[in-house]
Amino acid sequence: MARTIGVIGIGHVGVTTSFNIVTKGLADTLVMIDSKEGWAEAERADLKDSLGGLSTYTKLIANDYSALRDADVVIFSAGDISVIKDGDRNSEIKTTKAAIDDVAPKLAASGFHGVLIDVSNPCDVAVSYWQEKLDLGRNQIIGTGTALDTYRMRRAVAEAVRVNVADVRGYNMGEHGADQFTAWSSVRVNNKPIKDFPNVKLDEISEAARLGGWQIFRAKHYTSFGIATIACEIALAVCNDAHRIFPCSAYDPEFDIAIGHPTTIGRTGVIDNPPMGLSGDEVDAYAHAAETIKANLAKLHALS
Ligand SMILES: NC(=O)c1ccc[n+]([C@@H]2O[C@H](COP(=O)([O-])OP(=O)(O)OC[C@H]3O[C@@H](n4cnc5c(N)ncnc54)[C@H](O)[C@@H]3O)[C@@H](O)[C@H]2O)c1
Repeated sequence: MARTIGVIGIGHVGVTTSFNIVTKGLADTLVMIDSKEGWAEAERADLKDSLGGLSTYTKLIANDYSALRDADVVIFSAGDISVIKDGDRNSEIKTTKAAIDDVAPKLAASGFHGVLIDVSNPCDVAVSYWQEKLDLGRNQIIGTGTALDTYRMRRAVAEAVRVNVADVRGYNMGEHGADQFTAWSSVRVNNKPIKDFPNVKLDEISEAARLGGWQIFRAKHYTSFGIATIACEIALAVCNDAHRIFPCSAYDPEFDIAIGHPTTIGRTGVIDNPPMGLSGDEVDAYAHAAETIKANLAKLHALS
């Protein structure tokens, strides 16, 4: 069956995600939407110029919400990165809320019934807000959550123990923000628990994962490659019904909030939440992150 993926918000993240989708042949149709006049059309035209060099074909549509009716996935990366303050993803609350308020009714009117992947920050707060705004199952509305933080942690571990990043497993969890943590109880290198590598400085690696994005941000004023890669991987897991585990931001009934934790992703979004066997400290860190996200969601609600 033909696959359709939508990307809403064709800024740094949205255009990199779109490029990834087209050059990897992840979708038969890509719908690109942006509120800036002429922008999505221009990026579509630019992307079309790459088709001649590809062995796959992607039909490209710009600024047509009706084309999202039967989309498998919509990736939401709208907002305004220029308002973000160094170190604080919550500084985007107002602009991201405005973008969701604008897009949600249009997406609902399109008849979209697939899986929504929120990238925009503050990611966990945005996922909970989307769940209030759209009449879709909570399983169908997820965020990239701590998936990018997990990539960063795995890369730092791989560099510390000199293995390929693919051979490092494990998760960062909690808030996609300052209240994230590495669940060291889950981290394994070539199937050996990380505690069997006494020379690895876990605190330094946790900090590298937490702050890695900001180091990039200080020079570029945005980040795009890591997040576009993970957004596409999650989208593909939905399209393929892959039942792959990602630490997405998804609804956790125990805390009644969307928060980053390992989720099994398939055709309908979150299929289940695999149990983690966290240590006592990790359980406490997760609960603390849930409280932080709740407080930030309350700040978003206070804006209306
Ligand atoms: N979750 C993560 O790990 C992660 C990583 C990187 C960036 N981000 C977030 O992704 C978001 C996008 O980042 P960016 O650098 O691409 O930002 P950007 O400012 O470059 O792009 C945002 C785009 O959204 C568009 N837009 C705004 N309101 C819209 C609306 N109502 N409808 C349609 N389009 C709209 C803008 O015109 C703009 O082109 C930000 O919130 C950023 O913090 C998240």
